[in-house]
Amino acid sequence: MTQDELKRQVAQAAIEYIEDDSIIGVGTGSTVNHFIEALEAVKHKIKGAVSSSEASTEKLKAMGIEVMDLNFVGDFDVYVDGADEITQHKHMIKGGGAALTREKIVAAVARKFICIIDDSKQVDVLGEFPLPVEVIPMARSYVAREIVKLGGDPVWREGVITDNGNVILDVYNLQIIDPPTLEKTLNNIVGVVTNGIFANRGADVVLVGSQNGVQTLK
Ligand SMILES: O=C(CO)[C@H](O)[C@H](O)COP(=O)(O)O
Repeated sequence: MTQDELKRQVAQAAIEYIEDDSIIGVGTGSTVNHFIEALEAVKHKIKGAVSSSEASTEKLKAMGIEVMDLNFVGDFDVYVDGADEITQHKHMIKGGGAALTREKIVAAVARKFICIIDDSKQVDVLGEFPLPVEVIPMARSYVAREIVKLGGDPVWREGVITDNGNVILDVYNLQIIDPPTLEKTLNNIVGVVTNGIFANRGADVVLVGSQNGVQTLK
């Protein structure tokens, strides 16, 4: 199977977690795009979705799925999203698609975060994938200098503006030994909106697509 077929396979497996009359949190990215397509089979049974990006919102609406305002939804059960890297502790790097802030908000509200990945995303230690940090535009240079002091090499993702009107710094060469602490440290830099370490709220269930089928890590 190709990597894309593995993504499709794991996205299909996540459909099992959707309950009748529920509201579903929907992430962003190529794996989630397969999940959105797979929703076709159950869309008549759900109340609607909350979305983590304009891109996913557009796809959901095109399928006739109502996209709800998180402010009026309250708690909901399940959030399904991909990841760029994930450890055995279910700590992740996310934000390859620049949607990290909305993803972190929707994940915070959901009772269960189901992470859908192909097995290439599993790592022992986070950090080979450059860590995305969403930054208020006027603070870009200041935040970059602060990140250098922490040992990272930030690179501005030029041309990319997030759905929130901000910019992204991709940070190379960070030693992510203690993900929950580094997540907080980076978020404490003035001008940072959020960073792509998802450790203080990691995944609850990880579905891993591989050549041997879908494995479930709880
Ligand atoms: O965090 C994300 C977007 O901001 C995605 O979940 C992450 O980049 C994985 O994407 P893909 O499923 O395309 O590999």
